[in-house]
This record gives sequence, structure tokens and C-alpha cells, in this order.
Amino acid sequence: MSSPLIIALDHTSLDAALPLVDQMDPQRCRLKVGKELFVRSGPHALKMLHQRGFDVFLDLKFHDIPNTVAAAVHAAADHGIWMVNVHASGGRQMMQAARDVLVQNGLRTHLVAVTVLTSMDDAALSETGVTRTAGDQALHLAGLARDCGMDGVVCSAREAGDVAAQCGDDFLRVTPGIRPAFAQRDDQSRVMTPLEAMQAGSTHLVIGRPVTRASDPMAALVAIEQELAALKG
Ligand SMILES: O=c1ccn([C@@H]2O[C@H](COP(=O)(O)O)[C@@H](O)[C@H]2O)c(=O)[nH]1
Repeated sequence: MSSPLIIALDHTSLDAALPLVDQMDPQRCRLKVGKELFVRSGPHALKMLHQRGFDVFLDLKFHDIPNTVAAAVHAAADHGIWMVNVHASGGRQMMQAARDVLVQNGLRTHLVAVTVLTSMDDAALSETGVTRTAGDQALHLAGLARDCGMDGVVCSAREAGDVAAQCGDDFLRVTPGIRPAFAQRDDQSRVMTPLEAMQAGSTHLVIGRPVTRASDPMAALVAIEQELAALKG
């Protein structure tokens, strides 16, 4: 089984990320490129990570009208990335347009939909006019995402088991908001430890600051791997 770990490279630039990347091994983790790194370093960053053998999740969370999102997903997938995402709250037509453009162009990039950001709790969601709990809204959007042909969702690990039960085991559960016991919660609300998250039904764990901001990032990564080793025993 390949590693479930996706390390979020929330660095200011490719130059800032490479010293850490060059200590990592594509067999041990995938890498996530988000808004800051992509806006500063662009497709060149994807190329450099691909040259080093990494699968890359381009986490730009597209959310716009269907035509615009489909074009952006197409452009992203043309870079050979492993995974790309859209916001499920963009709705059915938007998600279907994103899926269709990949299928029509024979592009095999995984397409997943963000449900409810892991930084949001029930109160924060309620302020946006959504009266369901964050967990219920995530489950609702996961069902819509599955109906639209998404390969999976981004949700919190707290919802991963219910998403698997509703959408099937093959439907990916990519879960940020992962906080090992040694790490701070930061701005995340719906959190779980790496082991709890896997036991709860996550297929992939997105981990940023607990590794990248650690005083010894590689030691933090090893500690997470050791925690997950309990799953094999
Ligand atoms: O709901 C979401 C969707 C995406 N993210 C992204 O994951 C990482 C998490 O980083 P940490 O430092 O481990 O908190 C970050 O890049 C987010 O943009 C998320 O956290 N929640």
C-alpha cells in the first residue's frame, strides 16, 4: 500500500520549500502545492517536484462558474498532477463540467471536492447561512460530489467514516486538520491525530505545519510514520 501521507508545502516559494523536499522520499509521501506556493512559483514548482519523482496534489480549490472551473481543471491536469480539487459548494453543474473535461481529454488526474473547510466549526458554518452541522453538511456535499462523478472529497477525518459508508470505500477521503499529539491546533477546528484519522476511515492525510514548522521537520515526519506503524501491526 502506498503512503497515505500528503505533506502540504505551504512555503513562501519553491526556493524555500526545496531544502525540505530534498530530504523527502516519494515513496514516503506525496506533496501538496497550495495557493501561496503556486502563486509565487507557478507551474515551475510542479515541474521541479515531478522531476524529483513526487505525486503532486495541486490544492487551488477552484470555485467559479462551470466553464471557468472546467478550463482551470483542464489547465491544471495538463501539468501532469496527481490530484486537483474544486469546492463542492460550487454545485452540480460546476463539478460535472470539471469531471467532463478530464474524461473528454483522457486526463487521469484525481478530481476531489472540498466539502466544509476543516478550519470551520458549526458556528462558523452557521454564519454563512448553512444551518446543518459541519459534519452533516460535509456528508451532504460528499453525496452530491459522488453523484457528480468526483473521485472523492476533502473533509475532516471526523466525517471520513460516514463518507465511506455513504459513498463507498473507493471514494477518496482526503483529510486535512491532522494534528499529532505534539503539534498545535493552529487555525484548524475539526482535527484528529494521524492514527485516529486512519482508524476513522481517511484514505489520505494532509499534514502541513506539524511537519513544515517543526524544529526538525524530518523527525516530525518520522514520528508520524511511527504512529501509523500501529496500523500494520
Ligand atoms: O478543509 C481544508 C482544505 C484544505 N486544507 C489545506 O490543508 C493544509 C493543512 O495544513 P496544516 O498546516 O496541517 O493545517 C493547508 O494547506 C490547507 O490549505 C485544510 O487545512 N482544510
